[in-house]
Amino acid sequence: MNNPRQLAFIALRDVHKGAYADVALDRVLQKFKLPDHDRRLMTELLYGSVRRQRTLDALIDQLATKPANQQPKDLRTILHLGFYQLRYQERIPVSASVNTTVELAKENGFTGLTGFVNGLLRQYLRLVEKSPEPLKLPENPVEKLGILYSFPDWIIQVWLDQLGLAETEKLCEWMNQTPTIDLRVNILRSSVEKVELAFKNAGVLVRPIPHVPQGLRLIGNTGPIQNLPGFREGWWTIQDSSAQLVGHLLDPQPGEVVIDACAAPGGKTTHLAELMGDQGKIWACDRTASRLRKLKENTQRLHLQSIEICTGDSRHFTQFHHIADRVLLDAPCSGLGTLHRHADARWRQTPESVKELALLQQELLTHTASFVKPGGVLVYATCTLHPAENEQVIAKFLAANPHWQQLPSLNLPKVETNTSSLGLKVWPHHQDMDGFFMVRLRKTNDSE
Ligand SMILES: C[S@@+](CC[C@H](N)C(=O)[O-])C[C@H]1O[C@@H](n2cnc3c(N)ncnc32)[C@H](O)[C@@H]1O
Repeated sequence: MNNPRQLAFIALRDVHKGAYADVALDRVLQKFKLPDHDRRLMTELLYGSVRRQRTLDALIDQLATKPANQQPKDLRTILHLGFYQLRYQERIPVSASVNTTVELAKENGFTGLTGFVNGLLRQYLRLVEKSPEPLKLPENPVEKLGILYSFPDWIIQVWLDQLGLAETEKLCEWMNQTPTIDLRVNILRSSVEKVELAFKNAGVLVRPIPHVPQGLRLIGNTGPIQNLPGFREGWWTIQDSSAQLVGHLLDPQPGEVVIDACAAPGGKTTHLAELMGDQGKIWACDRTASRLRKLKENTQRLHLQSIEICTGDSRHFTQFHHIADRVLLDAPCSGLGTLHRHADARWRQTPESVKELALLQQELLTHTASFVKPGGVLVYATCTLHPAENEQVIAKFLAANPHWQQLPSLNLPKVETNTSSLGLKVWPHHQDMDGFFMVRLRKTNDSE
């Protein structure tokens, strides 16, 4: 089978049954070999329909006599694909969107409902002719933004509390974009100039990233990453700009002992090793063995020697007491800063999962702080934009540990810290990078 819309339907059906969007996509792509443009179309339809699920359901609620959650499951999935193309894919001709959706209904057991599908999509098109926004939106700003940009209300509320209405709207728009891909050049094997030239010679466009010294951003479509020049030689690795800032904030020095307490798959561990000239010792700890295998692969590809793996729960290690010059705690988090990279993440996290994560983060921070030598430094980082996992974790830690203090954030770019002076928050719609929170703490010399 090679119909990208039918394959998107199969994968989307799996996601609606609970599969992760990237796993569902991989499963289908492994089984059916598609030409490049069909693969891209299928990926766009799948990720887009998952991301825009709430808006697409709102259209069904408004236009059909039965609301979305009372429609047959597969029919609802087919309608999502149809409305997604009509509303968000300007490059696809309207007639193709309507006809292929009707075909999907026919092929998947809804022959008797093709008139209904056709009618619903055309009703939408008639409304668009009358008004650029045919969706009826509630007055309440939380629900309004939630339906318009397809986020759960609780996420909108978390952002509104920090940013206000206009900024939240910009952030929502940003989070619905297709993500960009950044590289970090391995300065031990290559240089930014050399990588730029190799890419240029291969016809691949990249551009430097302000404030991120080893960063390059890929422009346009590049095909499989592993085929790009210098990948096998370990000249560079994929890492978003804001994740690169974390390594610079820790600022590790050659010869030091560093512990990366939540290290896998090693994006930051390998950066630290590169910044240290691969001189010294980095303990890469993580409790997930499968992710540590990826870390090992990355270490080998980048030819780094100073990294040692330690499998287990970083809340329980006793062997590291007061041995580290620097500790990085890149904590597990709700990922609200990287929702654009994971189409289904906004539907998976809940206020309850945030509470559980905040507890885990607090425990990790309290224990890993004991790894740091007196006078040493700890950087706490997350890729979320939820204060309960960021500022509040740090505030509680500092209140309970008077021999720790916050340090200024070196020469990192000017990022938004408009809610609190605790830490640096990268707001994606300002910096055009993943959302991140990071803070540098120092243990005083007179601590035990
Ligand atoms: C944000 S990811 C780390 C990403 C990594 N630093 C990088 O840059 O590639 C968080 C990691 O924490 C690990 N983790 C979660 N709970 C842990 C615990 N209690 N002890 C150690 N690792 C843990 C997860 O397995 C996951 O790999």
